[in-house]
Amino acid sequence: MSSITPSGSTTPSGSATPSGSATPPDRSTPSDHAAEPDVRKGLVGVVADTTAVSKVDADSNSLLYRGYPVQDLAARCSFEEVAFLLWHGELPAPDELAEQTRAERSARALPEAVRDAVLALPTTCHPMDVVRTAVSVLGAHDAHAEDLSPQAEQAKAVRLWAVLPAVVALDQRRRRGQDEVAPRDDLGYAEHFLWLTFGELPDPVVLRAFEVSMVLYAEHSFNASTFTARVVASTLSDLHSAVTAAVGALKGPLHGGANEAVMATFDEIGAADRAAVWLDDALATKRKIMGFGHRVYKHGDSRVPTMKSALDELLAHTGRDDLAALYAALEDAMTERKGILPNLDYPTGPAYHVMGFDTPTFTPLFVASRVVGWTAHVMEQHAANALIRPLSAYDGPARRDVPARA
Ligand SMILES: CC(=O)SCCNC(=O)CCNC(=O)[C@H](O)C(C)(C)COP(=O)(O)OP(=O)(O)OC[C@H]1O[C@@H](n2cnc3c(N)ncnc32)[C@H](O)[C@@H]1OP(=O)(O)O
Ligand SMILES: O=C([O-])CC(=O)C(=O)O
Repeated sequence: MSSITPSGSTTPSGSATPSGSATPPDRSTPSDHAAEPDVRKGLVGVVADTTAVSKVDADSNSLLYRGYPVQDLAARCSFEEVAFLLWHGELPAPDELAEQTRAERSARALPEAVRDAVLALPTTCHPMDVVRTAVSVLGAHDAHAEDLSPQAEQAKAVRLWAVLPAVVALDQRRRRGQDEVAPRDDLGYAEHFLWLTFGELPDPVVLRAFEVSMVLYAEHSFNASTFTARVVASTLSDLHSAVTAAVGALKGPLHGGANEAVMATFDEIGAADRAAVWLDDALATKRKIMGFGHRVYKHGDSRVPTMKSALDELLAHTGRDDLAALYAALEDAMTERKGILPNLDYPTGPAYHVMGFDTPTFTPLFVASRVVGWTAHVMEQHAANALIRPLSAYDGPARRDVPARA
């Protein structure tokens, strides 16, 4: 792992420059260096490896999937086309898309073992626990789980992506006391997801906003959950193990769990005219305001304008002026008080609420999209692997003798 100082120069143990050119790794141990080790808590500013999957550029406030601006992909491509792009590096030709569609639609049904595992879990557990467990059970039942060849990993990625809507929908429906909806093979991924969850075909405005959210959530370089997946993959562990771990990382409210936390915040505030007072109290008690801030973007999240216009359309369509006003009031107050801008979880939270999802189901929706990015990174890691194992600076007691025992 290399590290870059705030000024951009490499440290003695570094091996990469900001432009990405690499020098041979320094295999020396900290004791070989006279200087104090350069500890980067939270790996802030550390360039851990290269990736060709996506580029997050905070300076230009842009996000490219395999070179294509994400807002253009959201405007012109289906989620399935974007998934193909992330996995294979190019947008699909018609026959390639048809083959992926065939594979995805034939893997939509929930295996009996997974249904049993989901239904055995208490409805008091978090839906992300259900998804994490389901991915693990799917791995245990996958005949090719241990096959790390590119062909096997690609096929497993499609199967996993295909079945996740059935897991998420079953879980929300069982909590509501509703029967499971049978899968269909005549609907696109996003429309089918809504069909399985609600048992009816979606309004086109809802479908459009949902598909846009799926495209925007699909990939974001070395975020915490993707990095988790790559760490697991780097031990030459299997794809399902990497994704199971990534689901655990995404669950936390500093990462994917923020989308449901945003809705909890809106519920707590109640109405637009209370937003500023609520925020002052929250900041006075050092609370983190969910859906704001980002480790990489400091001038706004590149994906927010696209999701915000989908949300605006949705709120206008459903007559939710109250939610639109609350959204704007909290954003204005936060920008004025702290200068911290919304991240993607800020518009997706209310969008998923208006679509009819239960708040704890929001982060599992993120999983069904990000599984594409995670698995693209697992395959990239396996194609050019190096065990991910950083160093730590010890700050415990100095060497001492174990006391003599009687
Ligand atoms: C899809 C995604 O995962 S996007 C991220 C979703 N997460 C959230 O929305 C959770 C809320 N946000 C946060 O907790 C943070 O902004 C993070 C974790 C996303 C990024 O954290 P960091 O990179 O460590 O934040 P950063 O170093 O820029 O913080 C600078 C200052 O702003 C404060 N700050 C940053 N975000 C927030 C926030 N949402 N609410 C209040 N204060 C904040 C920090 O506490 C810090 O204050 P300090 O200097 O007084 O200690
Ligand atoms: O990149 C990050 O740290 C978090 C994020 O926005 C994402 O994973 O989509």
